[in-house]
Amino acid sequence: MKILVDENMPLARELFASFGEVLARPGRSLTADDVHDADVLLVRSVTRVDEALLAGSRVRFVGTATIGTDHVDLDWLRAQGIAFASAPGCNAMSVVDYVSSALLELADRHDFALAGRRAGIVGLGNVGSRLQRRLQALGLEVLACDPPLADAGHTGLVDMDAIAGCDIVSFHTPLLRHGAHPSFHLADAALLARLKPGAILLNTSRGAVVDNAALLSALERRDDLHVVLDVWEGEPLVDRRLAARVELATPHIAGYSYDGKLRGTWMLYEALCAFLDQPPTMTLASLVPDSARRVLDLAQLAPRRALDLVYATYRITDDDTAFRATLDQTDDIRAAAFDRLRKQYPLRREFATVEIVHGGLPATRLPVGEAAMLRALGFPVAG
Ligand SMILES: NC(=O)C1=CN([C@@H]2O[C@H](COP(=O)(O)OP(=O)(O)OC[C@H]3O[C@@H](n4cnc5c(N)ncnc54)[C@H](O)[C@@H]3O)[C@@H](O)[C@H]2O)C=CC1
Ligand SMILES: O=C(O)C(=O)[C@H](O)COP(=O)(O)O
Repeated sequence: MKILVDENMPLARELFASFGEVLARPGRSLTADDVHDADVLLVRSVTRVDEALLAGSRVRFVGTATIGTDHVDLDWLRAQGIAFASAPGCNAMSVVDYVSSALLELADRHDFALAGRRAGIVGLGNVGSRLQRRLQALGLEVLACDPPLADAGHTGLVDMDAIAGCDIVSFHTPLLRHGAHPSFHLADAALLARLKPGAILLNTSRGAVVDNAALLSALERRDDLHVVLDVWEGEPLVDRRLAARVELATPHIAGYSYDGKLRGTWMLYEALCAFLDQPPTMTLASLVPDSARRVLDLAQLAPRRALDLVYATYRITDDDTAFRATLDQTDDIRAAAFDRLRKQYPLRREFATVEIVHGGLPATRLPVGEAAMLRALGFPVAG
């Protein structure tokens, strides 16, 4: 059996070699020629999977090691009887860590407290619901808008009018161009105009959920919005005028924790095992190498603020700085740099997987304030 995998899928060889020959290729430039004699195709979000790629190929199973599936023509796969698996929730906590880091950075920069602010989450699925719990633990009031969930009878949700009046608005919907509740350009000129002065807008979903041209024109007219963008219309080529006006700009890496990427590959391994009717012979925990271990020693760090804890684990400004350094290059070089930053992404562990010690010893009796701060941020502290 021939298994073609995106080269950015960690531990794919280790996981899939028992099924057959594993070939790794750059996902963005995969062609029908690369794919035609593969039996299994495992991609990430940068490969458009459709009739043009797969017609006439041997592929019987397609997996994407991502949460989003907007790059896959699911109807066509279904019509062809090609099995499909994605990785729902695989990197949700990574996105929550990213948003936490962004908000704490902005609160520090502009000297305001997050506690007591009102956050509006658009899309209360795997990411949104976990983010809701994180923000509530940090003392924010959280409203959520999710019309498909409301249609299904979920109560306590609000509409986009209420979201527009929040201090923080964060998008966590799939990119849907059709259907009862499309999300394409959900943040359009009208919604952007209603954001209050000082509002923080974050998009970590898909670029086209926010109308990028309307956002640029809003930012050219007003300087009282703080914008954090991880996803962009036209990736990998980003509108640099927009990037210049955005406060934190990153190259689609919100979900790039090591844990999230590995979990994505693992979920496809489980799905392929089920498809081939074979029991899994490995465990996820056994795959994490010792070199990926991250320890946070509170005696050395002496954290005074939540930001100290977060930055000891994930510093969003590093991603912002590295991305901005590429923006004055020519279009070709910038687009290549976007993918290079993602391919060579430094190892980042999710807060929940960091080992907390005190003076090198297991941190048992932590000061109450420190323990509460860690817990609110999702670090593994009992209690
Ligand atoms: N920047 C990054 O690295 C990452 C981006 N993502 C993106 O985030 C999206 C959300 O991820 P999950 O929470 O795991 O997906 P999910 O499918 O678990 O949840 C999405 C939620 O959005 C809701 N929704 C759908 N249409 C909506 C609309 N028009 N308005 C409001 N809510 C709507 C759905 O009902 C659902 O509850 C993914 O589809 C993906 O595109 C996900 C992971 C990493
Ligand atoms: O899971 C998703 O959905 C994402 O957005 C991924 O983090 C995107 O990563 P790549 O698939 O583009 O490597």
